[in-house]
Amino acid sequence: MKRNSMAELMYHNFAQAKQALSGIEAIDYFFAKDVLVAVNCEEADSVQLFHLCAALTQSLRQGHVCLPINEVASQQWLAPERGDSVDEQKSFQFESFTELKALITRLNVLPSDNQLIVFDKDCLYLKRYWLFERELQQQLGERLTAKARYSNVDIKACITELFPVDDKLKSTEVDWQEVAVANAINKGFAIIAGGPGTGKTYTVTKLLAAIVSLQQKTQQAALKIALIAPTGKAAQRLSESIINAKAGFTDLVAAKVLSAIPDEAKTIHRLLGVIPNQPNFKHNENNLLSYDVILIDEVSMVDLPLMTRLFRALKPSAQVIMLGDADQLPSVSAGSVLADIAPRPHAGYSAANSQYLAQVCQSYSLSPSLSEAACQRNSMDYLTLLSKSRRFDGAGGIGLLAQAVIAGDVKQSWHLLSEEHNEQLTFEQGELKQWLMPLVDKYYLPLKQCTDLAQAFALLLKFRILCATRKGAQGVEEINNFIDAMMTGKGRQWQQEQHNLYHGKPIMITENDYQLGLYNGDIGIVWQNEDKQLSVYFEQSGQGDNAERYKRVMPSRLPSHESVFAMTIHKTQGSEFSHVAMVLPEGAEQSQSQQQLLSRELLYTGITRAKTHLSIASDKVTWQRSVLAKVKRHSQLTL
Ligand SMILES: Nc1ncnc2c1ncn2[C@@H]1O[C@H](COP(=O)(O)OP(=O)(O)OP(=O)(O)O)[C@@H](O)[C@H]1O
Repeated sequence: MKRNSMAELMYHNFAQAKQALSGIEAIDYFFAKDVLVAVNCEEADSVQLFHLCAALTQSLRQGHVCLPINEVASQQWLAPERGDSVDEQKSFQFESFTELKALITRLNVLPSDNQLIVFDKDCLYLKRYWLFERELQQQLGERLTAKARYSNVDIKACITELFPVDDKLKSTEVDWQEVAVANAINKGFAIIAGGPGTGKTYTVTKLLAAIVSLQQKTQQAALKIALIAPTGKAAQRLSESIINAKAGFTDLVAAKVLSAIPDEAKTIHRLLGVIPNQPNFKHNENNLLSYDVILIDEVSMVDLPLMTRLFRALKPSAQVIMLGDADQLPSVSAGSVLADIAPRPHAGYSAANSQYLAQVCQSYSLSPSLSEAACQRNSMDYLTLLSKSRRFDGAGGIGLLAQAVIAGDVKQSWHLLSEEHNEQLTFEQGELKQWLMPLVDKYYLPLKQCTDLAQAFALLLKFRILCATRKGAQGVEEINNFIDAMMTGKGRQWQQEQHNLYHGKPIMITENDYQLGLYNGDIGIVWQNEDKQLSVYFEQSGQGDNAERYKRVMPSRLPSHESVFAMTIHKTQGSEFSHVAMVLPEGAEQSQSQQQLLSRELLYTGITRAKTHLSIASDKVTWQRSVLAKVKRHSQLTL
C-alpha cells in the first residue's frame, strides 16, 4: 500500500478527511484538529498525532477509557473489511511503537491545566477520563485503608447468629456467603460479585443486618443507609429482593434491626440529584451526601464518569458495598469499572485477612491452599466471589450454558444448545416468525384482554424477546413491527398508522424526561380506562396501592418511545424474565458493526436474564464467533 504523503493527510476540512479515511467521524476530526492547534509540534509529528487523537476519540466511542499506543502502532488504522471493495487507501499507516512513543515523549504531553490529552504508562487519554480514572482509584484506595470499626469478638458473635451451623449437616465446604459478610463488614469498601442467583442480595441483606446490629449495640446514632442501582428497573428489582430477603430473616434477625434496613432503592442519578441537561449533580464534593452506608447493585452497568461522580459525593467515612456480576456486558459508556477491580480468578487474600476470616467465620479455615493464596502480593481482600447458584440447579441447562459461554467453550456450549436435550433450553431452527408466533399468542396477546394493571405488569415479566441488534431481519425493530401487526391484527399496514397505541401495548421510553420523571429504559403499558381514554402507566419502585404504584402519563405527553416486545440485550441488563427468547443475527447477514457487537459477554448477559426457560435462535457460525469474542475495554484502573 502506498504510504500517505504528509500533504494528503493535512485535510482541509472534515469532508476531505472522510474521503481519505473510511469510518472517521466528525468528533474524531475536530478533536484531533483542536489538539494540533493546542500542541506545538513539527509538521512531521503532526500527521501521526492527528491520527492518534482521532483514534483516541474513536476508542472512547467504543467504550475504552484510553488508547494503549501498542493497539495502533504499525497498524493500518480504519482499514476496510477484508474482501470489501472500499478503496484500500482509505486508511492510515501508524508508525511503530518505538516511534510513536518517541513522538509523544517529544511532545511532552503532561497533565497541565490546559492540556487536552495525557500520556500515561504508554496509554493516550483524553485528560477528562485520565482525571476520572485517577480520582476513582484514589477514592477506592482511601476507603481500603479505612480503620476497622468493630472488634473481631463482636463480629464473630454476630456472624455466628446470622449463619447458624446445623451440627447434623456440618459441611467441610467454605460458605462464601458467610465469608462475604465477614469480609465486608469491617472495611470501608467491599465487593460481593457473582453470577445470577448466587445470593448476592440475600448475603448483603445479612451484611446490612450485621452492620445495623453492631451499630445498635454500640448505641451510636442510627446509620443512614442508601440502596442504589444504575437504572430504574434495577432499583426496583433490588427493592423487591431486599424486601423478600428481610421477610425470610424474621426468625434470625431482631425486628428493630430489620426495620432499620430500608426497603426502597433508588437510581444513582436520583440519589445524586440530576440537574437537567448538565453532566454534574446537585450532590458533589461541595455538597456531600449524608449516608453512612451505600449499597450499589448491578455495578457492571455503571460507567467510569458516573462512578467517579458518585464517590466524589460520598463522605470519606461512608462504607461502600458493591454488588455485581463482572461477566456481564460492561457499561454502555466508557469503562468497565467492575471487571477492572473484580478480576477473575481471585488473586487470593493477604495473610492478615485470611487469619481474620478464619477467626470470625465458622466455615473458613486456613487450609494449606488458602494460606498459599494468602501469600499473594496482589491480594484482593476487598473482594468475595460467590459462585454457587441458588436459582439454577447445577444440572439446569441455563446455568450450564452460561458457564460454558463465559468460559469461551465453543464446543460444549454449542453441544448444550443444539444437541443435548434439556428442559430449560430450546434450540429454535425454523423460520423466525413461525416459531415466535406461538410465543406471542401465549405471552403477549393476553395483554390485550387483561383488565388488571398489576396482572398486566406481571405478565410482562413472564417473557421477553432479546436481540443482539436493532436493525436487520433478526433485529428489535423488525420483530417489534411484526408483533405490533399481530397484536392489532392489521398486518403490515399498521406501520402507516399515526396513532399506534392500543390497550395492552408495552412501550419503552428512549430518552430522559426530567420533568415527567421518565427515563431512558422505563417500561410502561398503554391502558384504556373506564372513560375509554388511553393512558400509559409506569410502575414506580416501592410498595403501595395502585394510586402510588403507577405513574399515569397521557399519550400526548410521552417522550420518545418504542414497542418493547423485543429489546436489545444491552438494554435488558438488570432485568429478568421467566422465559427469554434470544435471537442472534444470521452469519451471512452480519455487517462489521454487528459482528463487533457479538461477544461471549453479550450471550452470557442474554442467557442469564432467563429464570426458567430459554429459547435461542442462532446459526453455528454466529454462535462460534460470539463465544470466541471477549469484550476488552482498555483502562488502567486497578486496586
Ligand atoms: N444461603 C441460602 N439459603 C437459602 N436460599 C438462598 C440462599 N442464598 C440465596 N438464596 C435464595 O436464592 C435466590 C437468589 O438469591 P438472590 O436474589 O440473593 O441472588 P442474587 O445473586 O442477588 O441474584 P440476581 O442475579 O437476581 O441479582 C433467592 O430466592 C434467595 O432467597
